[in-house]
Amino acid sequence: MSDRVLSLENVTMQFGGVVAVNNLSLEVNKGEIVALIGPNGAGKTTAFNVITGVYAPTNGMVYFKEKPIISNFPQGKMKKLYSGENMGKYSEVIRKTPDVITKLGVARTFQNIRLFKNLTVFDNVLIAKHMNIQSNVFSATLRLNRKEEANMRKESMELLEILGLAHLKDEISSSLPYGQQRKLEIARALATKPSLLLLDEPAAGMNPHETHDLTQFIRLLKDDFNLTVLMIEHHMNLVMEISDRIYVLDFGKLIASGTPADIQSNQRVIDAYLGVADDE
Ligand SMILES: Nc1ncnc2c1ncn2[C@@H]1O[C@H](COP(=O)(O)OP(=O)(O)OP(=O)(O)O)[C@@H](O)[C@H]1O
Repeated sequence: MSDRVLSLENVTMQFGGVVAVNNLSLEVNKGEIVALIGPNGAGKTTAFNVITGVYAPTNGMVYFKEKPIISNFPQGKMKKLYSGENMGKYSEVIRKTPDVITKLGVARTFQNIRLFKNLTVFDNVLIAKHMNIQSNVFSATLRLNRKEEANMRKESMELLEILGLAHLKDEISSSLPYGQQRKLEIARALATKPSLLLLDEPAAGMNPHETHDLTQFIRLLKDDFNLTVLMIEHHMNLVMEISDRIYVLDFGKLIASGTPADIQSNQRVIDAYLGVADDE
């Protein structure tokens, strides 16, 4: 069996006349840490939204562990409006919803931290566990038995211990320092037991010290939880240090891909992005 965890094939996402992602193909293999970088507005978050089923792409396919989870082609008004490539190449519609995609093993964090601000650290993780089983008929009808509930509480606590957040379990999440809130968001993503973790700017707003900690943290997580990671990030020190491979987007289009060394010496990437990257 191949080690391919995620592939995007000719994915285009057009909002009206704006082509946010333009014919993007990429792959992520088991155990890799892959970064998706590029200037503001290059289409990175839109690509995450397509992978996680938030947006149906206008054209193209997405595979998770070699099985198609998303497929679409220009239809209705978009038939006329479509200005991307590969018109006519796809004819199938497959739309797994975000909850189904999470259940298959894809979890994500967001650019703007999304926590239940008024709940404790522990409850934030526990709820993520509950949410993951919501589409199960038994739990949906509140027949989650005590043993299952106890097990979820135990797993939530274990997760907090591994992530070094156990001592904060009773704190209200909004009272945590920023870096800890980011960790908690990752804990919530891990609560759904993913095999692929998508991180959208995990170091946003962090100082250099916190960013350095995060680098170690992501590595540790990857090993401890047997994860594959696809990460959007603007902090180039983190990206270059941690990534096995990097994809670079500019105006929705892939302009380069390769190892950190390849990317750092790629003139097109330097011109479009690295030369102006804000590496706080
Ligand atoms: N829902 C939407 N409707 C219309 N246009 C959108 C929508 N979402 C994104 N866009 C547009 O698509 C383009 C890509 O945006 P996107 O947020 O994916 O970029 P990004 O690379 O993640 O940027 P950043 O680094 O600033 O987060 C932008 O021009 C944006 O305005």
